[in-house]
Amino acid sequence: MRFHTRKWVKPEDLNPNGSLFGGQLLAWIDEEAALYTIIQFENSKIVTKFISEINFMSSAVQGDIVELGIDVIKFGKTSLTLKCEARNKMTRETILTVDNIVMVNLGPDGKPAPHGKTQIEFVKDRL
Ligand SMILES: CC(=O)SCCNC(=O)CCNC(=O)[C@H](O)C(C)(C)COP(=O)(O)OP(=O)(O)OC[C@H]1O[C@@H](n2cnc3c(N)ncnc32)[C@H](O)[C@@H]1OP(=O)(O)O
Repeated sequence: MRFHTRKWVKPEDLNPNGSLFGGQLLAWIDEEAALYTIIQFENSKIVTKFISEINFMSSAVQGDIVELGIDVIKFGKTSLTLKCEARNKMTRETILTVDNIVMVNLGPDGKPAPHGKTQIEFVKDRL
């Protein structure tokens, strides 16, 4: 799994108990999955279709650095299935895992469209 993004837990990211708000972490993960998919599909018109069980395993507090990792489970015809982990950058403790996030490629009409991709591509190899 590659950890692409780091987030610094700020006061506005906390819940009333003073730990990282789960909804904030899910928003970060959804954006991470969307960006990953846009880069893979070379198309910015994509949507999140499905997110499987979410396992919150530990918490984070203000000042922690959280890193977000993404891995590809499979390339479908119009979809890409990802898995995700959020962990504490300094301790490597897992904060959350999501086993399946299904992202769908859309055509100009807003309907699912084949993306034509079968494997992970790296932008540097396209240049
Ligand atoms: C990044 C964001 O924040 S996006 C905002 C939040 N997301 C949204 O608003 C999406 C709203 N949903 C939609 O617009 C529609 O449901 C669509 C366009 C995503 C899909 O429409 P559908 O009629 O379900 O499309 P369709 O049945 O062709 O499925 C498309 C792909 O999704 C997969 N899929 C559909 N439903 C599911 C599901 N419940 N679980 C897993 N995969 C699914 C299909 O297997 C298919 O993949 P494949 O072509 O690789 O085999």
